[in-house]
Amino acid sequence: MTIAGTRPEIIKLVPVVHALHREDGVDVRVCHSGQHVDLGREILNAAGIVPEEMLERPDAADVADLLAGLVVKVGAAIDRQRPDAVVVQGDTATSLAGALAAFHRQIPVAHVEAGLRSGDLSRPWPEEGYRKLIATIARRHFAPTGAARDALLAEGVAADTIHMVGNTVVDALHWADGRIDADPTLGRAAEPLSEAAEGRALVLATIHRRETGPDALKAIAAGLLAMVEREDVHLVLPLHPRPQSQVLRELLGGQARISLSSAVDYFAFVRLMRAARLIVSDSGGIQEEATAMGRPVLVLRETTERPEAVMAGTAKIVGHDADALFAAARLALAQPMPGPNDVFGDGHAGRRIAQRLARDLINPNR
Ligand SMILES: CC(=O)N[C@@H]1[C@@H](OP(=O)(O)OP(=O)(O)OC[C@H]2O[C@@H](n3ccc(=O)[nH]c3=O)[C@H](O)[C@@H]2O)O[C@H](CO)[C@@H](O)[C@@H]1O
Repeated sequence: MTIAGTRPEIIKLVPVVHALHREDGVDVRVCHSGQHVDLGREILNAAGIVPEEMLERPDAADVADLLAGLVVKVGAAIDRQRPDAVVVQGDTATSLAGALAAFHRQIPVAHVEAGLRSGDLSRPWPEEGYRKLIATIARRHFAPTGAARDALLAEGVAADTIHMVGNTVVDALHWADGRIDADPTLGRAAEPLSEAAEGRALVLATIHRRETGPDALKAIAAGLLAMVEREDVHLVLPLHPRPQSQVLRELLGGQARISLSSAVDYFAFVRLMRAARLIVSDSGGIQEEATAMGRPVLVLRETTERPEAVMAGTAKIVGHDADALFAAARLALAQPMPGPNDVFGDGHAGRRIAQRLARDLINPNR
């Protein structure tokens, strides 16, 4: 059983579910934890995935309560489905809850996107702590890159339980491209936004992390406003349904060359990334996607667990500083875009993961 609850987890686990379906002797189940109910629905529909377990998000005052509630609810789903193995992705409350619930039932845990480390327990919080905790109880670690594998080895994870397979986000991009080519109605929400930017360089931004607080938002908005003073730039900012979006609407609304929208579906976002000249984001997955596509990305964080993107020359850490953001944007817009880079994988991570799971955890006697 694969367990997902947020938009990025769903996107990154679709290739694993599809690949597991292609493994004979494997019966794959999907549990949606309900952590983010609405985001990601369209990708499940397009992927033809109907979760066997569609859980209600637990009532929670804070992320600790959310984790506790998810452990209980996901544990009940595991008891109903009785899987031979559980697959979790990345570093969310759903990922850790799934791993803990399975561990307490002595069901082996496979961790997709294992080994990402910023080296700072407070940033990103709580994700750095969550992914380290999962690493201590998982039986198989699917590391996207050599740096991730090395981080796991440094923490004493047994080498024969680590498999360097690439990040499934690249598989998802290839899948999305194919689906959009076959059905141009997918991701139509991108059209009015890319049309608004017609004739100007489209800068695509997303800001959703909890640690991007009010002062940081003001500084980022100041940097973005300075960037769109020039006539040849247009900013598109799909807003994640988080409280800080209201602040961003107040700071950035009503500007001629800024289009604010609600979060767009995955296919629309892929189309916007392809149309973008520059991406500005505090996201993790978008650093990987920008690198795979060859789009420069300015990272609105103080640290990253994607050093490969920085070394590839696609990502630049600008923190929450208006001047750093403005200067980096001006430089990036003056330089040619970096070429596509496969440092995060070749688009076949899902197949490698499914084959290894089938052999090692699901039908060990195969
Ligand atoms: C600490 C950290 O970095 N943790 C990350 C966090 O994920 P994230 O930071 O990548 O989260 P987001 O930025 O929300 O999602 C991004 C995805 O959403 C798509 N997108 C975006 C805007 C939109 O309007 N419509 C969309 O469809 C976009 O193409 C992309 O695929 O948790 C994941 C799960 O554990 C981890 O894997 C991952 O390390």
